[in-house]
Amino acid sequence: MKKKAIFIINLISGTSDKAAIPELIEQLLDKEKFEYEIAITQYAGHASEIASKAKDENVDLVVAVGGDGTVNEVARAIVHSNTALGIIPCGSGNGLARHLQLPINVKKSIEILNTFEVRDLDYGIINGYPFFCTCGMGFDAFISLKFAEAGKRGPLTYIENVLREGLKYEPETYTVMADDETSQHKAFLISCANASQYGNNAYIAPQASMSDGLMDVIIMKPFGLIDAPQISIEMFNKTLDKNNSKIKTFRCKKLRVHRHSPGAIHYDGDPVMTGADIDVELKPKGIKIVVNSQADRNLRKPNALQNAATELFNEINIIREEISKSRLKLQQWSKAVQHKFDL
Ligand SMILES: Nc1ncnc2c1ncn2[C@@H]1O[C@H](COP(=O)(O)OP(=O)(O)OP(=O)(O)O)[C@@H](O)[C@H]1O
Repeated sequence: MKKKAIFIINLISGTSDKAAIPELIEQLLDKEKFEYEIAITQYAGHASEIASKAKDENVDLVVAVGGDGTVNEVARAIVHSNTALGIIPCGSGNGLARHLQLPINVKKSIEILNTFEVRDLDYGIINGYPFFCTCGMGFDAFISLKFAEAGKRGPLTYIENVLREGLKYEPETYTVMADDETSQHKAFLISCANASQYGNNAYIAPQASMSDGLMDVIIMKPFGLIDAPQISIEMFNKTLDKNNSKIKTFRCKKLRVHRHSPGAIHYDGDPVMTGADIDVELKPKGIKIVVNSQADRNLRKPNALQNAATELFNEINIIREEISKSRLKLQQWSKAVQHKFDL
């Protein structure tokens, strides 16, 4: 029996023209395997409604044709069901597609769908909102949106500018309860990653896996102007987790965060206001996704040059810290001398 598929196209996602997509589906989808329909979203939330109906009708495959927002809408409607998610990435950042090493190309994406290689993968929930890529608080919502947009603007300098904006951002104090441990952090952002990146290959959690039953938690401490270039380079070098001076990372299944007052959080880059208490939980193997069977996990690892760059940065940081310690000692010594001689 043929499998039923529905393609949900979000015409306003990303910047590419989507007029040719229905024709490409007709030409390239394996019609021996699938019978299909196409739906065009008319408003925000529509993709979720279409996907939810498809799930109730036991449709085998619902394909999100759009960016991470569209993927989120479709995916949250079909979690814990037999309906699988397919992705034709057409957004700005395409974080989930890039993490899964799906091709950012319509024709090649349809070829992947034809393989119908389905895996049960993890997703997460933050205060009731499902997320598939990342969620977070603090400066994270702003940053994840900006990183998703970065492709059009040349990532490195753009990201550096975004991080510089973060310097105006007032860090908050968070009480973090992970599994059985409680700790306090003054942080610029806290990000919980199911997948490794924000989009556009900006890796907030390079080693995050969607099949380990755990989320990667990244706590970014307040940083100075001088650190912005390093952090932005490390995001693209997949070495942010090796920056031990500004970043704390750990893995857990459940996380509770308390902050002083209500504020914004984001799920897959969509910001929303919520209370002072934030609960994040990982749901292991809760969503079926058509994956790229040729994907190579090693491509998510930094290469020798990228590792060397991080080591160099860390060494420079150590030297910088030593210099500022010596400067402080010198100032203290000079004050003591002035005091002693009553200058
Ligand atoms: N017809 C529509 N009119 C207005 N908004 C829509 C419509 N269809 C879908 N949307 C909304 O558009 C938003 C943006 O889409 P999406 O996130 O897929 O693209 P993007 O922002 O370009 O990509 P990315 O998230 O990868 O950066 C989605 O959150 C979705 O809810």
